[in-house]
Amino acid sequence: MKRIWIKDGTFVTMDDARPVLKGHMVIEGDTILYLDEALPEPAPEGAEVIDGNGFVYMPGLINTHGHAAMSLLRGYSDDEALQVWLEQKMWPMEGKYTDEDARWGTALAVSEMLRSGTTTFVDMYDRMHIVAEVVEQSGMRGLLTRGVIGLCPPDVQTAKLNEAKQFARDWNGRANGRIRTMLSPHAPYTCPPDYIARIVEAAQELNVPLHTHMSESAAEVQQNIDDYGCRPVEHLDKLGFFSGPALVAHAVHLTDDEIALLAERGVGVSHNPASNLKLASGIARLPDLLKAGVTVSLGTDSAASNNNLDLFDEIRLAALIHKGVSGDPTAVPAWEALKLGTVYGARAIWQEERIGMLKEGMKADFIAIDAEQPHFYPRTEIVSHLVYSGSGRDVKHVWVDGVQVVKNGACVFLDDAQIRAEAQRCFERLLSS
Ligand SMILES: CSC[C@H]1O[C@@H](n2cnc3c(O)ncnc32)[C@H](O)[C@@H]1O
Ligand SMILES: [Zn+2]
Repeated sequence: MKRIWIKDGTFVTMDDARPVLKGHMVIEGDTILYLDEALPEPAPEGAEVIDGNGFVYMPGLINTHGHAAMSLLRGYSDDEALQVWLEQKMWPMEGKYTDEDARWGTALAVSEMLRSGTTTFVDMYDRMHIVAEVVEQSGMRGLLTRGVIGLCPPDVQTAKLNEAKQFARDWNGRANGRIRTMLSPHAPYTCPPDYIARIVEAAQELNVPLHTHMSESAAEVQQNIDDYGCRPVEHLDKLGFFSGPALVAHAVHLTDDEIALLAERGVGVSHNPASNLKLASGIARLPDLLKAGVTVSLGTDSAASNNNLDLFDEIRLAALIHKGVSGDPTAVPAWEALKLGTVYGARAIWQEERIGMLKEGMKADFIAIDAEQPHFYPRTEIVSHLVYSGSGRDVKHVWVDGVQVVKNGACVFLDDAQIRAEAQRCFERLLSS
């Protein structure tokens, strides 16, 4: 089995027991075998030895909400409100997507995410077998789900659900377990209640989690009240959505009672600060969610509403905006913000036993940050530097499952230059068709 020995590095483990240590990490196969200040004794035989001097190693980041293929639409429609952006700009363009648009849009996103330090991502889209193929090839880890919009005749609803179930069955556990699957009604405002109930039942049958957009805008909450007589949290709860593992994206507009219910039901919330700001949806009640014991993680949403997929940006925003909103500088401290992008991300997607931390026995998903740059000096607090001063551009190398997937800033298993050229070609065709 292949061994890697990172010698003399600084490790931000994300483990409260020993958050930062200077020392050595040994990887065997896909697992962290050893992590300590002392030299490994005996020295790991036949290991690839990597000089860790000048690098900060930390767990790969976990992006818990996005739509990778929409990277083709980055910059296509800015400065619009959510419903206008979605209905008048995104959906007409997405209606013209072909398989190759899905492939190159996804590849563009995966390349960007890996190169900026994200090793696991949640993706909700259609043509998901293509997304899964790109994930498999890239070496990345993904929790993938065919999102369904139910504003269509019953036979089309059924066909979409069958496709989603087939995908969830076919790909769960593939790529050495790097790929897992879920089921996803797109949102309560795009799926009638009986359709959501069928999706919930299907998730129970297949034993997979559920994911959806929820309470992203005030208008959506009001529409839910007008249509169904209650707010989205109660609506989804009545439909059984929270009776098994569930992850909701956004959750910007919540009452105290809704926060308490999400905590009680163990629902994960993917906080997407950049997308929520850009679409003027609002600012989620992150400190209140955390205080209530809700598992909160971070998502970028798509590059069409962000406009990048650098999770370091979300980490910094999460640390900053809630200080501004609350007037409390301790609202989201740096360490908590970094946890949102790592350990809490792993917890939100039910994988905290294997990813999100550098710890012996856990999967070797980790990133190397080039800390020999002006913005990492002086060496005061490395966690502070990562959150308030770092970015995805500082990521030099990335490993997933013990395999190096980014080397010197370039993807190992994807052709970054080809991806950029194909993405440009696809976008131009979409624009002119
Ligand atoms: C049916 S697959 C995914 C679907 O989601 C749409 N989408 C992208 N970003 C958002 C968002 O912030 N809120 C709601 N829906 C969103 C995307 O256009 C796809 O059609
Ligand atoms: Zn989304």
